[in-house]
Amino acid sequence: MRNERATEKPSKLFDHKEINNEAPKVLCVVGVQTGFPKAGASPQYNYALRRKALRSSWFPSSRSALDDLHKKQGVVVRFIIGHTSNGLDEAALAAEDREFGGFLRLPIEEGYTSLPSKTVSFLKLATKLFTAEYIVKIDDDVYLRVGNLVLATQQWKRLHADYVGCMKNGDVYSDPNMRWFERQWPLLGKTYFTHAWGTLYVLSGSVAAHLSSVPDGLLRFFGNEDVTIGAWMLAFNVTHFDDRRLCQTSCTASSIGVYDMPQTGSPQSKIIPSVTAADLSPIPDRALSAGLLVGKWPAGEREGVTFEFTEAPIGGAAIDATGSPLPEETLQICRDSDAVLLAAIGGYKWDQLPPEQRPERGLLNLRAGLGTFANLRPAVVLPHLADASTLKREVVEGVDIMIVRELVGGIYFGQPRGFTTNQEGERVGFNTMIYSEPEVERIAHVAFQLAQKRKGRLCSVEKSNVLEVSMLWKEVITRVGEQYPDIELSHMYVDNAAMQIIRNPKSFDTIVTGNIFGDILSDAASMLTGSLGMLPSASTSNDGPGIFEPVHGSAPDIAGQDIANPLAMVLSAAMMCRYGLSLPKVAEQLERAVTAALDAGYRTGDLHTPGMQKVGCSEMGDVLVDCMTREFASVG
Ligand SMILES: NC(=O)c1ccc[n+]([C@@H]2O[C@H](COP(=O)([O-])OP(=O)(O)OC[C@H]3O[C@@H](n4cnc5c(N)ncnc54)[C@H](O)[C@@H]3O)[C@@H](O)[C@H]2O)c1
Ligand SMILES: CC(C)[C@H](C(=O)O)[C@@H](O)C(=O)O
Repeated sequence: MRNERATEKPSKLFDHKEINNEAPKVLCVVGVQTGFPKAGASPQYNYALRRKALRSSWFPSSRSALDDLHKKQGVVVRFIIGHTSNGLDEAALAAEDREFGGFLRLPIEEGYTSLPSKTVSFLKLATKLFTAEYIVKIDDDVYLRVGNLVLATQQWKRLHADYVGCMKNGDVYSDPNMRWFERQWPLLGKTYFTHAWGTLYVLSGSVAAHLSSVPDGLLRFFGNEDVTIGAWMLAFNVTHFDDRRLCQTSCTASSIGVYDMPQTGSPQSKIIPSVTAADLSPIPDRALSAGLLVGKWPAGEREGVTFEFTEAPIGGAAIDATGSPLPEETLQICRDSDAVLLAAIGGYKWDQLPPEQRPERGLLNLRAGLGTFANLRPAVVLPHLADASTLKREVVEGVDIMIVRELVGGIYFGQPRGFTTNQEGERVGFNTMIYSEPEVERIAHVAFQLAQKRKGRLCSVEKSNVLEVSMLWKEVITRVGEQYPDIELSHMYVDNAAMQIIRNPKSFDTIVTGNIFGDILSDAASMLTGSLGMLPSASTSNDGPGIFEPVHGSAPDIAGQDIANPLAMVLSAAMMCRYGLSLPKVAEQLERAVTAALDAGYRTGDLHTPGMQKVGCSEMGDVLVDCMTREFASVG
């Protein structure tokens, strides 16, 4: 970090006294750039989804949280947005505002106002409403660490910095076909003057007030917002401060803004796009954010890998945005990715929809669409959590079970299914539980081969005392077992397995079972580990990307309380690295970060035991990031 440019005297144009002293005093006003839906925009440019993602990470997600931040830290955070003539979009925004708050409505028409003009409008309104020491403008893909921002303001004040950002001197493009084409290129050289990166920059309140007071038409506008602001800052003769903490690509102890900076060339040898999807419930979104942070974890860089996340909607979020629980575009993005990291779908809001339109159908169609037939659900009791289970320590200590669940067949997908009326005129619902020999064979091979890497014991769970489908299942598993003489194979009825898993879980090593039995048994097994919030999963196919998701759902009963356990999400990201991306070292580092957070005594409410430090979901996320940072430092 260095002072790019310092002035000894205030300029004539800029006078620090020009500030509205009547408005309430605050430390910072943070304006997050947002907008109205654009027809045909791809999901990653869906502003509503981005706001949702921010609210589930650093942006306060309720009016009371916004007020708290204002009162306790003097930081006012708002999404900045103008108006639109589209009544539906206005109504949707008003509803969002009623639910969450956090908007600063600018007196401009979105879509017809250039970005630099929008920024001027923001500065004018912010300086009218508040006497701020600093005004921050950021884009909606930045992870802002407000605590570090507050700390940094002290340093900026000492330095009398009026213009803070990651300073750069980008190329001036004279070719109209280039994205950053500069119409006024004849006035400029080959590179621009020094200006701050537009994604996140800071102006002192006084310079912002001054800027706001300049009559329209006096200042020159360039094509790009950051260049325009930079030109004005040069004209005002203020102190520039190049603060690299505002543009970091991974979270470190001191970072203020974390985001991916566009690159022209990459030193990395491999790019891994992966897809994340989340439902509207804020809890898994927060957990997902932890997963996303994990994706930005520099361990990947050490392995020569850049994680590139594309967000695509599924489930309720997709229903609300497109009417479909799995839009074709989402499926295509998933197919084109190396792995899919998924949060949870579902919620009360969509429970009354017909089966084909429910969020769950989106998830099932994604699994079927990617052919991820082998679902691995490990239930491992970490030594720290032996007392967190509702079962006795001696029962659960040392449990390490791998449930291999067949995921794209069985009763979930069997035909016929539906509702009808029987001869008595009564309504009936029906499904078909069906497995073909090849379907059982392929999952059997996965399970036997996994058992070979574990303790060599495989238990096949079915209901062959009653169901024909299970009789076939048992027959095929036994036949495939002949190819694996080193594996000790046993068979168990599912009702007995449900009991044994609670009575004597250590008797199990690897379990192979069908779709519905695996669903139920894995939820039961989660309680051995202390919480459903501890169970990750990996769903793989023979080719193509796998899906990595926590076993738990969207936990609507605790939505919005910031108490969910994000560890299953982070452990799912670890499974993604191990099974989906062949990055075992990164997987180990993520797992060690989870262990370190538990070692340090942090527990979300679901795992809390006396003597431990109870934290919320967000705080656990922050702890994990710190642990990862330390983990990385110790490895490096
Ligand atoms: N893979 C998935 O996306 C998935 C899995 C299961 C359920 N669902 C959906 O989620 C919705 C709710 O279903 P549900 O309530 O039966 O299951 P759920 O897994 O969402 O919740 C079950 C219980 O566990 C708790 N819980 C879940 N995750 C937790 C976490 N991370 N930390 C702390 N507690 C946690 C919940 O509060 C709830 O009491 C439904 O719409 C369902 O279809 C989705
Ligand atoms: C949400 C639902 C479709 C899903 C399933 O039954 O497979 C869930 O319970 C799970 O375990 O992932």
